[in-house]
Amino acid sequence: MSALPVPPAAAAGHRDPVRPAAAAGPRPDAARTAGGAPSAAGARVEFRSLRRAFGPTVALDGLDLTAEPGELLALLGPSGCGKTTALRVLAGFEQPDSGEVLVDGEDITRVPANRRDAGMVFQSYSLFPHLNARDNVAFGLRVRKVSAAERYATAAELLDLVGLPDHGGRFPHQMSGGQQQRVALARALALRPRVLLLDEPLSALDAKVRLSLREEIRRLQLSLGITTIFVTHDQEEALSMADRVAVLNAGRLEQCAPPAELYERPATAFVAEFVGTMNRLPGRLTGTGSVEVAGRTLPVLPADGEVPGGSGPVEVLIRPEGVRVEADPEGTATVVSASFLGSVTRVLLDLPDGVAVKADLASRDAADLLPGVRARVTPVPRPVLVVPAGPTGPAGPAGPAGPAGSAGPTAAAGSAAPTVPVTDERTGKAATA
Ligand SMILES: Nc1ncnc2c1ncn2[C@@H]1O[C@H](COP(=O)(O)OP(=O)(O)OP(=O)(O)O)[C@@H](O)[C@H]1O
Repeated sequence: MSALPVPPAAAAGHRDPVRPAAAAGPRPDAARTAGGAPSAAGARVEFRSLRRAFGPTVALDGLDLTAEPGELLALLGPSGCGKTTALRVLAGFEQPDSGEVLVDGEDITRVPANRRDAGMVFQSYSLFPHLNARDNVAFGLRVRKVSAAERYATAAELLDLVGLPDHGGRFPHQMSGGQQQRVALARALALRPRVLLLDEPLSALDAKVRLSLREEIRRLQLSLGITTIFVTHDQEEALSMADRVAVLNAGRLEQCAPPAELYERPATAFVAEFVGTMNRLPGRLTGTGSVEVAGRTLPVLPADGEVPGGSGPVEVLIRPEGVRVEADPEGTATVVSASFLGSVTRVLLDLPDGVAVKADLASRDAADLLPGVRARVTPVPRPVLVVPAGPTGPAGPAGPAGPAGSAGPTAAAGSAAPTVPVTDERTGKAATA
């Protein structure tokens, strides 16, 4: 199996490692470099029928998924659904039991991690503690024997790009978590990887820093046009950043779609309930394609490719914004609480038979809905998903997470220069050929 080509910039004196962030759109050199090698930007990544089990635990159960060139693809799903394992298989830290990983059509399943040409940023900052920011960023270039002048020029450019032009001389312990993650990002980009892999890179940061880094990562990713795979369990993060979101469940793909489509047209009940908030209201099928719920008959959307027929009881999935509420002394619902959220107020109501429902209303329409008030609840006339009556929602944690923790990267004994050592963040060990 051939190794991936060395990034052309490193091989060819490393000119123009990155364009300024302001220069959005594809790189001018995106297709070919002077040497004819494929460029860093815009690789297509394919997972084909990937399976990986750890003893009895099946982490990946036939995963099929493609990241299109230049897109930011988020892997989203409950704890234990296989997100990190998929990323680790792509990085080369984990071998699948079967299936393949392709980058631009080339099967890299057996290519060692340190020859995969992927830049990685992990949850923990993983910087070399004994190197300052500049040397951390320049580390891979030094291994590839890029001249000191070139690598420091690159490091300066990248530190500028991630908003830390004056931090080159600082050591990791002299920087905040957010600053360290920016340096980690600059380091991941220094070798012009074909793919950028981000494993929960923001989850250790406080909310405000997380929000600003979210935007910065996205801006940077768009400006470089680099295919990026982003693992997160935070759906807001996934929906706000990604071109497409792949929802995984028990090692399989449930749906991969742009954020709005995932929210508006979930393909499965699992996706419908995992992404966003969902009510379950009791209903009854009235023949193929329609359901009666809260006094209304609504069309039923296909789930898992099928529209349920028959006339049995079901549960109807309706989003909070799909519920209308009006104060009505004759109504069967009772307001439990109303939370003002700005333009929207979330109202919780009790329906007969212990059914609870959440409704998001324009705040101006919710003024009368005080706790204890009787109300009438009706669904907005829109197609809905139904599930069999009973608990069939998204699975909870599928088991304990794998061994956590990470030491800072350690230099690996690369088999042959100029491969750059990569460190398996989960084990803290250097990945070797
Ligand atoms: N090295 C390992 N040894 C044993 N089991 C493992 C190992 N790595 C992962 N697993 C198991 O495989 C399953 C998938 O793990 P993975 O880390 O991919 O999930 P995840 O979706 O990333 O979860 P989280 O969001 O909690 O990080 C889990 O049940 C996990 O415990």
